[in-house]
Amino acid sequence: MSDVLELLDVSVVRDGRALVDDVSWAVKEGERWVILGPNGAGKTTLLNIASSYLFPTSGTASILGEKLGKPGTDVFELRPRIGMAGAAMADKMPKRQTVLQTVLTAAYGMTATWHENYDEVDEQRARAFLDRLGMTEYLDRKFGTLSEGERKRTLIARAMMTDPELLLLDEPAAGLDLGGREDLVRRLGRLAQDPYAPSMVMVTHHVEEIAPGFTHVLMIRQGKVLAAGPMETELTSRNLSLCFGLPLLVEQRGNRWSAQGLPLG
Ligand SMILES: Nc1ncnc2c1ncn2[C@@H]1O[C@H](COP(=O)(O)OP(=O)(O)OP(=O)(O)O)[C@@H](O)[C@H]1O
Repeated sequence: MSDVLELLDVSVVRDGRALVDDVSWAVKEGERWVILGPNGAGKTTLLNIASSYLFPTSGTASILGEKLGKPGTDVFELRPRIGMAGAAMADKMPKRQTVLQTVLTAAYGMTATWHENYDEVDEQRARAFLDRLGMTEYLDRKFGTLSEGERKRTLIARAMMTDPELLLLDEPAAGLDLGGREDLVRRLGRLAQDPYAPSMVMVTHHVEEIAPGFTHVLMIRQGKVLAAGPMETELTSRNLSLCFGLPLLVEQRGNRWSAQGLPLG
């Protein structure tokens, strides 16, 4: 299996502070990773490197075999190979554009519509992805009128449109109610368990949001890697407690996870 993502001794320094501190981490083809860590730990900064929008201050980052910053690596060729869904993406989407247009524009590497005549094939693909995410009834709705959950599902469909080799999801379940979260977890689970789906990296704050099919976990705290490896061995009460800085009990029931704080002694 080849590396989809390889970070070697990567640091990102801003104003003299390391936001990401000497991180070495590899994602291999077919793996589905969850990044867990408290607020400000550096999760989004790592995703920004993985999406080629941020270059490390030191160390090396290779994405889909291309080393960032190396002569010959063209990030504009790399970016269509990476699907990205997150709040930053939602902010870039024109609010008056329909759901179908929002997904379709991804096929042309842009956020806004530029002509009315998209390829029939692209439109069929956009409809199929939206259908998989339960958005068929919303095709003609304006993006700006969608609820948080509908917006998130639209953006995941959009991220799939370019047939990416790496799919990055930044807190896909944040802000969703219980039903919305469970619906999304089921859909992400279906995607994560699909052998033809791309390698995936999902940032989350909650182990309850980890969908079945996710295989590995990276835990970070203050920019440093605390644990990295298969979920079964690394997603432990000890590691999670160290990561979030208080005693936590993590449990696995079936193929889902939950965590709770231990009572004050
Ligand atoms: N351009 C910047 N200049 C200075 N500090 C920054 C910059 N970008 C991010 N930071 C800081 O870097 C740290 C890590 O930020 P990051 O967004 O990666 O954390 P996160 O783990 O995604 O947090 P959250 O869970 O709150 O979204 C934070 O303390 C943030 O304030």
